[in-house]
Amino acid sequence: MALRQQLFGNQGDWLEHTLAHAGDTLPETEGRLPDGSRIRRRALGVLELTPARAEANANQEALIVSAGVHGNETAPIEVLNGLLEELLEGHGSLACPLLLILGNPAAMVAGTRFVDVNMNRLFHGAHRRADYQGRPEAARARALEDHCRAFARTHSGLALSHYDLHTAIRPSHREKFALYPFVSGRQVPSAQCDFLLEAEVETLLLQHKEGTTFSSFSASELGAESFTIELGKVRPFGQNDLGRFTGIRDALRRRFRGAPAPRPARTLTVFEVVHEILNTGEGFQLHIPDDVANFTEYAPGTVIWDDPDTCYRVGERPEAIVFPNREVPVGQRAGLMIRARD
Ligand SMILES: O=C(O)CCC(=O)N[C@@H](CCC(=O)O)C(=O)O
Ligand SMILES: [Zn+2]
Repeated sequence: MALRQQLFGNQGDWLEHTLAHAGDTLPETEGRLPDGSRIRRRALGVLELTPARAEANANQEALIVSAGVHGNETAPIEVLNGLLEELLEGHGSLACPLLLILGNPAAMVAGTRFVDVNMNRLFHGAHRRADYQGRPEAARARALEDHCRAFARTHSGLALSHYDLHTAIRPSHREKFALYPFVSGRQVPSAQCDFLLEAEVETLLLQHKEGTTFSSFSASELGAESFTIELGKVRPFGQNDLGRFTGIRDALRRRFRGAPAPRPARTLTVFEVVHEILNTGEGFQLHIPDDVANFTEYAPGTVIWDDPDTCYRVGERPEAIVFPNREVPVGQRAGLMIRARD
């Protein structure tokens, strides 16, 4: 049976197949790429690729690349699907093991950030909370964690990186930026900074505490060098200007093929996350205009949010806001406050 037929049935590619079978439980299946690499469909929207020759892995690494954890963030989905198409067509040879993930098929079909609960707040144990039991996105988060754990175990001798690709709801003074999950005692490796620059991501936010995002899971539980990478603006499928996403496309293509990294021509601008704004419930007020762009700066002493019991003011140095969102449920993130690193 032809490889595409084996993997995608009557659908033309991975993305179409994932959309067509959202909600279905599918048997595992596998085949061989033109370069002899093995490709296994572990689950709907989860593909594991293993190079034909282990010695081709010059960088001695394994990569997890995810997109579509939020279903309306379609550009990274289209980029990842395009990179897979290149491998399926025999363009270039795979050098390193890959786990490719389309995170939330049901939300991708709906064209929404999520269907029931924000899946990117369900990782790193959150999906085990009592109030999330029986919720499809919690079950999907648990399943994705299991696939990532198995992949990390299989390739425990390789350096593991995880790039969780997103796009942002709002405009941003810095279009492309990455978030580096907090893990006590570690620093971001310079090679990872160079990769971000290669992908045209020139801004890095260092998280200040562990979280429940996909990248926080892979960093904390798998020891991966993980990043959430924000690559532009939310757009419906087919309405993305993919010319704005060639940086991440070309950088991932190079990593997939095991080619040497280019010398970076720029340096990263680094911010520290200093405060996570949570919706505290009754009386919570976020004093940020609805149309404010990410990285809008606020002067020392500015009140950012308050509720009947407390308030948050900008400290002694200017801070900027990222991901402001007053619509989140009580207890969830309504924004991040960041400060330029010294
Ligand atoms: O634009 C927004 O408000 C959110 C964009 C988005 O989905 N960002 C991620 C960031 C994850 C992280 O903090 O690493 C999210 O909110 O899940
Ligand atoms: Zn997102």
